[in-house]
Amino acid sequence: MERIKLYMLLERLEVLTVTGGCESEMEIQQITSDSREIVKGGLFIAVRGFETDGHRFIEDAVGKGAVIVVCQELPGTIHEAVCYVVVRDSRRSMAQLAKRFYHDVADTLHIIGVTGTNGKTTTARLMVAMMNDCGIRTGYIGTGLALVGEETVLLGKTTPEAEVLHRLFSMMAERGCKAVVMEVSSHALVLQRTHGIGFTGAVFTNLTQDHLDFHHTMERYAEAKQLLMDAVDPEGFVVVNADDPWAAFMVKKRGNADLYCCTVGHKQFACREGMDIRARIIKAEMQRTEVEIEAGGRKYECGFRLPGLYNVMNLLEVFAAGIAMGLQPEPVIDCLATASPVEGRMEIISGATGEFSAVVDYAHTPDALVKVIETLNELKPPDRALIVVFGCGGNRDRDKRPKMGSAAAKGADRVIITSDNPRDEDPDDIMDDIAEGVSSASFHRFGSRAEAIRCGVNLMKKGDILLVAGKGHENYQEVAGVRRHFSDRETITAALVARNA
Ligand SMILES: CC(=O)N[C@H]1[C@@H](OP(=O)(O)OP(=O)(O)OC[C@H]2O[C@@H](n3ccc(=O)[nH]c3=O)[C@H](O)[C@@H]2O)O[C@H](CO)[C@@H](O)[C@@H]1O[C@H](C)C(=O)N[C@@H](C)C(=O)N[C@H](CCC(=O)O)C(=O)O
Ligand SMILES: Nc1ncnc2c1ncn2[C@@H]1O[C@H](COP(=O)(O)OP(=O)(O)OP(=O)(O)O)[C@@H](O)[C@H]1O
Ligand SMILES: N[C@H](CCC[C@H](N)C(=O)O)C(=O)O
Ligand SMILES: [Mg+2]
Repeated sequence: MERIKLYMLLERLEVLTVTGGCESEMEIQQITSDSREIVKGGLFIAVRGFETDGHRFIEDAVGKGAVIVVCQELPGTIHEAVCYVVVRDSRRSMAQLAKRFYHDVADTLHIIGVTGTNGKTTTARLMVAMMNDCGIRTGYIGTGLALVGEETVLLGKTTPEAEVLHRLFSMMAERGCKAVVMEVSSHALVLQRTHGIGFTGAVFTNLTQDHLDFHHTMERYAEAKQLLMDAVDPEGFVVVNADDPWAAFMVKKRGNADLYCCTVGHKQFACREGMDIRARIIKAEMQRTEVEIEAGGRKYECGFRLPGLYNVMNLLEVFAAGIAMGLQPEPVIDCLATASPVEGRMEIISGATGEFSAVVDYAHTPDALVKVIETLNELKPPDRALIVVFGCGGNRDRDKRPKMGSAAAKGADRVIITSDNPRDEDPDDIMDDIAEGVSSASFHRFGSRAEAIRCGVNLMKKGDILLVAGKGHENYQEVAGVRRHFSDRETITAALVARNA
């Protein structure tokens, strides 16, 4: 990639002051906000964070070869050979710099953002599969990973920092992608990781309680999600879950010119004629759902490989985005029929004899747990039991814990509380919070997730279903800041083998 020169980077930045050795023709080798990653000839952006202040690492970055420092306040020590650029907002500047550094490649791609509390990964991955299958070469950025052509890049954050985002866009464009589907988290929107991206489309899945540790109120959480709708190009499109009470709020500033409204139930919000997309289930099975979709005055039958009404909504949103992207309904339906389910979302783990079934799912919010439990209760024989094993993450929204406890107590025949990723919290405190919501119902409790899963497996009678929720695809457990290998799927399989033996 051709290296960008300093003056090109500064052109679009809202600069307050420039100090020191700033040669405008200087080529920049790299930009980063992490001093640990800086290389010689790089640009370091000092960000005031929640944990620490990037300004503390300016000297460290310069020592490692940073030639430009972008900051909100000049450091005490100024090196003559280094160029110091003071800006009002480092996070915003980082997004502007990252986009420019990668030659504004973001402007050449159709970027579709998916936001909402639950269902982003499911919807986005389904959409990527559909678009690739229908002939639009499309990349993906979201929970755990990015798909760049044939390559998989592992990610820490669902929506990475701007520098990583634009680097991924650049790699995708190089590999012939015309479009990108990306999950846009509320954290990313507030922290301006996606600032400056002109989205071709946005999808709003739903809004229910999560992340109130960060946003504090549902209104502020909603305002964060709404920022994605504002970032859609005027000629772009928006798809909303019209059954969600927050749908109208999401599109309040946009009007309904290119707005697609999906509904599987009681619509809270209406669109222009022809843009309403409705579905109902014809046949529901654990690994396949047949639906009838009504769109633009026509009816289509469509099957796909996921269970539950909530997944029908995810499917409809993908269908709507396909239409908005100019695809025909029939090929979209054909592509959706074969798309693979996402790992760790309603993933069935069967024992050797097939008599006992366990399901791994990533439900880590009250609404997700309610929906998954509802779906499993609808699909299992009425005389069989549903056993639920789950915990809640540490250093995250505490208020959701009793609500998840209550969801499990209401819907499951047996409840087993355990640890998720306690992070820096005491696992017992987290389990106490969950237990408050379980109230009088009896439950088991194990600090060890492996033990909890073994208990669940051993409690199962023939035909029962065990749901292990909260960690889905995750292959680690984070305790006291340390990540160790842990997989719900592997633990269940081992427990089923032990039981069958
Ligand atoms: C709120 C949030 O997103 N915080 C993340 C963020 O923190 P921060 O920006 O405040 O940074 P900080 O750790 O205080 O450090 C400040 C600055 O100093 C820099 N630094 C730090 C140390 C050093 O030696 N040198 C150095 O330059 C850092 O790179 C940073 O630029 O950047 C840190 C470093 O990458 C992350 O560890 C931290 O993740 C937190 C702990 C986190 O877990 N965030 C989650 C909640 C998150 O963002 N999740 C959403 C998904 C939610 C969903 O799925 O709905 C996501 O998009 O992934
Ligand atoms: N449309 C939906 N409505 C409610 N719950 C859903 C929906 N889709 C999925 N879920 C539940 O949420 C869980 C997580 O799904 P998914 O990974 O698609 O969501 P996400 O929004 O990407 O989550 P994250 O915030 O962690 O990125 C699923 O395992 C399921 O339990
Ligand atoms: N994106 C979510 C994932 C939660 C997954 C759960 N296993 C946990 O660790 O809390 C978050 O970062 O809050
Ligand atoms: Mg996700």
